[in-house]
Amino acid sequence: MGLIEAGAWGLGRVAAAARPGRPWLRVKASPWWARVLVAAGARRASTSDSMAVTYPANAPSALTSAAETPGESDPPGSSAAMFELHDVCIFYGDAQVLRRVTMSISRKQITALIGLSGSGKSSLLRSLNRMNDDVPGFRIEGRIAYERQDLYAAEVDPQEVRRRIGMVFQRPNPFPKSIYDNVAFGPRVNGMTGGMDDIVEKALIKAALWDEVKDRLKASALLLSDGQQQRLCIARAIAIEPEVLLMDEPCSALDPIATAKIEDLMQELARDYTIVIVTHNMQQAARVSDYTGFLTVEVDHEGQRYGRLVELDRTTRIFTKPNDKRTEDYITGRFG
Ligand SMILES: Nc1ncnc2c1ncn2[C@@H]1O[C@H](COP(=O)(O)OP(=O)(O)OP(=O)(O)O)[C@@H](O)[C@H]1O
Repeated sequence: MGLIEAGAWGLGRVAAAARPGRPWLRVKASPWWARVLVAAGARRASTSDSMAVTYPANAPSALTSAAETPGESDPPGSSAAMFELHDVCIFYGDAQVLRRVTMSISRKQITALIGLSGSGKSSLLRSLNRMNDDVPGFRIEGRIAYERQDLYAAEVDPQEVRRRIGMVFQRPNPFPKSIYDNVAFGPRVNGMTGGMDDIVEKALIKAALWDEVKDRLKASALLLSDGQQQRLCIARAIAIEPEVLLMDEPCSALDPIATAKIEDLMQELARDYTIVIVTHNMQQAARVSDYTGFLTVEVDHEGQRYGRLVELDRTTRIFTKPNDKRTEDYITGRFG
């Protein structure tokens, strides 16, 4: 059974059968999209000429809704776009590491960037809040518009850009200060007025950490677990009331339980913030994101390797019916 037959059979029925409470789904001939269901969190139970997968209770709802609307594609439209990138190229010295990326990033949605190692995902992410400005040799061509304003225009203040567009890194990096002072740091530096206690409490609540730390706010942040430290870094980022959160593999240093907490948190935060996440974990992209962009590495006639955006589309589409064969090969594990 291939995609077309599966579509005729009804991906909606597949999803309905796979819902928690009716956990068994049997699919003939291991179609690649069934492997995608597995990649997205279902468990493989057999692999002969048929594949049985079970869906865990936290099966991704996004996947279910995609299955209910097979073939639907709804790339981010400019009216909802927070960022619009046009022909963006990134260089370090003479080396061009990313070529001609054109894409939109939707407001209050989670956009995941996945793809081959060295395809420029982190460089692209960091260019969205000018984090690379001070990196020796960094140069950007093309246009990144943020709220329709050229992010790299001469009159734009990079500090203000980084206030409005926050960043959470791969490894939790709290300051060697108290939990309270970590969260209060940004608001103080930015001269935010109002009760600091309220600001700190609000940020910790939003980062789903308040209940765990409210009785020890003056304790060192370094005493927290890795997962708590990462949520503290998220609290620190949102304390200055940004509009966007950029996350560069925020769970790669965390165990599965801490990862699940951050993923839940991301979905909560997406109500208020636009989130862009770089992840190597396709299951994570499938679980948390609304849109997914896939980047690959190409080699030019001089042997120069550079990253390219292959496609960006609804996550459900990317994981069930991508437009480009390279995306399909990547998400089904055929290369990369
Ligand atoms: N500061 C830098 N100076 C020079 N080259 C860099 C710098 N940062 C990244 N690069 C190069 O740019 C290319 C893209 O790197 P980048 O980290 O953006 O890719 P990535 O897709 O995020 O990779 P990975 O998945 O392995 O983390 C790589 O060839 C990398 O070596």
